[in-house]
Amino acid sequence: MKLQVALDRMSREACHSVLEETKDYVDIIEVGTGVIKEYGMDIVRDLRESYPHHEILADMKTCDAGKAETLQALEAGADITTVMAFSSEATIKTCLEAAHGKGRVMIDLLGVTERSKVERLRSIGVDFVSLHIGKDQQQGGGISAESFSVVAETGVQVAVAGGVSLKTIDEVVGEKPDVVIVGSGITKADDPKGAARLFKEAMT
Ligand SMILES: O=C(CO)[C@H](O)[C@H](O)COP(=O)(O)O
Repeated sequence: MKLQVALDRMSREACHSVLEETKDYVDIIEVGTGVIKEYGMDIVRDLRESYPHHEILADMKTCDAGKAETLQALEAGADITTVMAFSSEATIKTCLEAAHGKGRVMIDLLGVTERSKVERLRSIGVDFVSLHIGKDQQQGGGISAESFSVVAETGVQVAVAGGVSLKTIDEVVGEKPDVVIVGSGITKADDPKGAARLFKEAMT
């Protein structure tokens, strides 16, 4: 089980500062969508150079122009790029083809509530998804054990994102996801290093 730190709504300097503190506990560095919108692929190249031994995920949230955006992320140094589940199947297939031999595509299940959708994604070649409760939906609570029913027995690798905290990490880990994504639980903590260590310990 891997720990992915999500760098969202942060300056370049803050991204580096958090990573310097947490790099020993983090497996995957997520360059958040807002950070990409602020700095473009330059921040992906920058973090690739600074952290050559970590996996890097560019949270592109692609929903169209799949080939161009997938290649943009992977050629900048990302190992994984994200595509929205609500995209057309043409877009998703194009992203998978573009990534073949170069990196991986994670399908973001934001808004998906039916397991049949995940089964359909699996049938067109998707093997990696993220169960995601968005920032604006988290007033109703973040990821919990119940969220996992959407991916049960679908055979896909699963990442989970959305308000994972030190209060909920044991419940989340109990569902055995492949990747736990933590944003504000680390980046907004008083002690990001200590928080990352506690998340990692809960996962191992
Ligand atoms: O993809 C994201 C937002 O679109 C975030 O990376 C994800 O939700 C994790 O952040 P947090 O733990 O703060 O909810």
